[in-house]
Amino acid sequence: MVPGIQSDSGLSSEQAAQALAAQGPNTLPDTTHRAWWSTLAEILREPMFLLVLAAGLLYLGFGDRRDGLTLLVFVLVTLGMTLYQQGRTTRAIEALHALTVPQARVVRTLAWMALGLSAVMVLLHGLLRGDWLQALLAGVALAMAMLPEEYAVVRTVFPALGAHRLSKEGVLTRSIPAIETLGSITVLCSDKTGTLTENRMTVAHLVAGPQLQERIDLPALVGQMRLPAPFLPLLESALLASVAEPFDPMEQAIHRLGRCVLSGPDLAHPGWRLVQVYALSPALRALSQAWTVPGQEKQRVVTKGAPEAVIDLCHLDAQRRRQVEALVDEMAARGLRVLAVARGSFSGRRWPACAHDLDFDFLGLLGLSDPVRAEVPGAVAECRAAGIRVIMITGDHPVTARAVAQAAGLELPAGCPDALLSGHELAALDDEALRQRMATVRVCSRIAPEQKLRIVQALQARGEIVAMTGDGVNDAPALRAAHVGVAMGRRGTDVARQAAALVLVDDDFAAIVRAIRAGRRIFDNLGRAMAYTLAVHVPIAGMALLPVLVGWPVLLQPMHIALLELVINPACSVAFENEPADPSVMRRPPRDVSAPLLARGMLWQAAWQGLGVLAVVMAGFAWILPLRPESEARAFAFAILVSANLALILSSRSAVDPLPVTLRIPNRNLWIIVILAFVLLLCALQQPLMAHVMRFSPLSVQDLALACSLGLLSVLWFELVKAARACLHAPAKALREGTQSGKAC
Ligand SMILES: Nc1ncnc2c1ncn2[C@@H]1O[C@H](COP(=O)(O)OP(=O)(O)OP(=O)(O)O)[C@@H](O)[C@H]1O
Ligand SMILES: [Cu+]
Repeated sequence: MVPGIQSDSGLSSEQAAQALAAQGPNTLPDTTHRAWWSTLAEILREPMFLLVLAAGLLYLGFGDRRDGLTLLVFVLVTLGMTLYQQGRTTRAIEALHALTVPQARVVRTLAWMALGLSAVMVLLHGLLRGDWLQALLAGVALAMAMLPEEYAVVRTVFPALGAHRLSKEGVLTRSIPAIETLGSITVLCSDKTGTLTENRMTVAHLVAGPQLQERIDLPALVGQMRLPAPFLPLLESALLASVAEPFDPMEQAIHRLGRCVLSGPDLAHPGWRLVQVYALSPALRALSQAWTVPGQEKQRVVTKGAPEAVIDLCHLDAQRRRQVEALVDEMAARGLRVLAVARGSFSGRRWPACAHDLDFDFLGLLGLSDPVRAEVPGAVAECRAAGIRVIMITGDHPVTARAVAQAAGLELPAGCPDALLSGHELAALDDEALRQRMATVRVCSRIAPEQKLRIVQALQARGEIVAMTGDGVNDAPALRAAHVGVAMGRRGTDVARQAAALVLVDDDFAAIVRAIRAGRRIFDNLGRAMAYTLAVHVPIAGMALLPVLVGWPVLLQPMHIALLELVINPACSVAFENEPADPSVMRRPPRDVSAPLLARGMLWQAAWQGLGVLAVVMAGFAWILPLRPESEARAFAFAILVSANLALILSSRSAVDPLPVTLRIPNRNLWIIVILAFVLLLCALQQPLMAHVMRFSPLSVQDLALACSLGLLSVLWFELVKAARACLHAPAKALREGTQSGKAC
């Protein structure tokens, strides 16, 4: 802490900037760097990897050498793919210097069940048929077919790559899981100055004179200009009540105006010496400074600050107070931030502890304008459509706050006092009363940073999912308490940045909204990937299990499943990851955080789709088995599965929109995967050498065409269901139009 700064009053931004300059940034060490061998060690423990390896060794030891070698090749390919995928994710995370990284745990929602079932299968198969090698291989195949390893992959990959993408859009992620939480945000609390506004202050209006009768609107400053005499003492005192090299944009604006209007000794005050400073505090929002003046016995004292604070310091009588308040309200209603200025003198020996005990004469008012950022009204409207309440939190005057909120497009129904809450009012409410009050609040004014924590807690007690912005040291507790704390990259102190999950490079409100959109998109894509994974594993598991139960020849062996995984894995982590945001993504209400990733409806839909494929594959196999040699029948069933899998990838892109709609959504990665997958699987079926290794016999063109059509049909019937549903009760339409947000006042 910088000497002389009391911790209870907190640090102003310039004090924090001084502290930062003096002590250096307080950044934490980079803990995310991971060596490649630790990645490798992790992969080597993956159940799926171990299973393929086990199958390969089984073949090598007891069965066909060639089968064993084939599987070991798969082991290497899988290893390479996983290393590539991990590298992509790790690079993304390292580039972010993120502190919290998602932890992928294999769902133990399921791994044990797969292993248990497989063990039963080995016993059954071995006891019924006596061939224990085949029994073991069938067991391994079933375990591979049922392992939800894609789950772990997508949970790590999607948020990490999403965060990486956001970093290019001006949002740095320090806690990657927060990206997901953002998608569920119901309330977004934003600072006014610098986040909703540009933080480019200019002095736009002055009020001065003994009766405060002199008023002037100032144009944008260009070069030297003249100011009528009554305003000069006001400006001079405002300058003397600012720091010499200001950090605060208000003080910078005062300095700029001073340089345009004053010159010589009026501006430079040669020989004057700063002897006392009374810092700004939430209890008294005014900055007072005292100077010794050459050749004068008395010291000059000056103050500038919130009008009510300066009124207080000047001990104005009731009539005069009302006059000032009316002027302030009038200026504030124009969205101006109003500062009052006063001056006095002091000749005592010891400085009083508090500026109250000095004598001040009221000089006048300064109105500062700070334009709302151009992107803000659009971003606020986007939040409204997305069912997110935006709350403005500011240290500024209630009337200014209200005017700026209106300019920013916040919903402030006329004659709705419940939408406004002042720091004074807040201090008088107990936690329960505040919780109730927060139901309707949209603008919080004259808030001390410490009060932000209570606001967050009251909203959370209402069950809201809260994002909160902040920049100062005193904002840190609120940033930490919020579900998603958002710190400012430019204005922010390091303390605030360390307490936050996200950092906005340009302090820009619209960037938060982009991040929310990204969070929702990630959730949608997780849902798509999970639906696809589930749907495709149903027929694979069924094909590994059913033939054994019914006494047919084995249909899928470990190597077939390893081959399929070569397609399924990148389909999830590359194709679905890259799926663009749904147009409705910011037109529907926030996702319920307690809801499962895959909604029950979608879960059943995926399961039905998978069962549909399984039914067609098994029917096809049963039909062709008596007509063709076993290896051709297996190839026929596999070809059905391959084309069904491709159709599933396309169909899983949307739970509601039918294929003609989704085919128009661009996603280059997806098409690359689909085409590569098709070529790979076609080679495995028809290229004689590969087919031989995979225990297939190449199919006749007619058979191949029939199998592919069956595969496509096994999924595409579902597209008719989607289309019919969209026509009948139009849930998709309702979803796309979103719900009306915002509770009435
Ligand atoms: N440097 C200063 N000199 C004098 N008064 C100040 C100064 N900074 C702030 N104030 C007064 O204190 C009030 C609250 O300031 P505070 O810093 O709490 O708000 P802020 O954080 O700048 O605004 P916002 O909350 O909108 O970001 C201001 O409206 C102003 O009246
Ligand atoms: Cu899988």
